[in-house]
Amino acid sequence: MWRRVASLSSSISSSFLAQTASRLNTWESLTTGIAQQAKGVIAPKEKTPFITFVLGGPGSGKGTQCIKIVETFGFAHLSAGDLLRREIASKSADGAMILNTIKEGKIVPSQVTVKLIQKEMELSDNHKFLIDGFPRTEENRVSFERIIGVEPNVVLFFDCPEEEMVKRVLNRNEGRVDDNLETIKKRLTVFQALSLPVINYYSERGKLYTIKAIGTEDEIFEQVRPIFAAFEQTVG
Ligand SMILES: Nc1ncnc2c1ncn2[C@@H]1O[C@H](COP(=O)(O)OP(=O)(O)O)[C@@H](O)[C@H]1O
Ligand SMILES: Nc1ccn([C@@H]2O[C@H](COP(=O)(O)OP(=O)(O)O)[C@@H](O)[C@H]2O)c(=O)n1
Ligand SMILES: [Mg+2]
Repeated sequence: MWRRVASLSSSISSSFLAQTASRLNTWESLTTGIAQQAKGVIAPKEKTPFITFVLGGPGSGKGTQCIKIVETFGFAHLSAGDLLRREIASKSADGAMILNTIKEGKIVPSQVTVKLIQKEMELSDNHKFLIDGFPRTEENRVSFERIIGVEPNVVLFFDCPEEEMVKRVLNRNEGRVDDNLETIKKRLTVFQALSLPVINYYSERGKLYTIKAIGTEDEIFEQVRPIFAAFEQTVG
């Protein structure tokens, strides 16, 4: 009995000591870190990025709702479409290809789009990101995970009837080359064929929040608000 107790006590003491030592090390580094931060010696620890993908068909209200989320919860809004349009305007090497792709309502090669998103994330001093209109395809999704190396925390899907999306896009008046009936039809086909499977992917992983995107902008935002309110404590 003694031997068993002795062997138990020796195994308890060695594993207990090991655990205590590692906790002490953690505590020491933490308190040193806090003490040094107080003195302004070391930069505050990098915060883990909190990433929300914002999905939905053309005209479903993604951009409109992103503005409200930014105003209310302080996220950085990265619109994939805006980043691509900025690339066109800058007359970069990819600009002509991107313009033709957008005119056709097709999806730009993921490497191009992901690199633009990555650069914006690196330049941002925010750790909370709304990535609007991305991923639109399985290739988009896989490229983001491979290049940026993280998965989203939340995926929003603004679910809107097609006739409402067409009406909104045709009334958008932003002078966009892809806001015309011919292109919107192509974009809706792309959305059904390539983007809905990505939405289902996140639904199967329990990360999807589907918002009924019909009603006033404020009514729709009242469905969005509680989603982010629930994360406020932990995300900061
Ligand atoms: N709830 C709504 N009801 C009516 N029009 C809307 C609503 N939300 C957005 N819109 C308008 O519809 C158009 C498309 O909205 P937008 O946010 O650009 O959608 P997306 O980014 O999904 O294409 C814009 O002109 C916008 O002002
Ligand atoms: N991930 C993305 C997002 C947009 N795009 C292109 O950019 C166009 C406009 O995207 P957008 O998000 O601004 O369009 P809306 O849904 O806001 O109308 C798309 O129709 C695609 O041609 C892309 O190729 N890949
Ligand atoms: Mg948009």
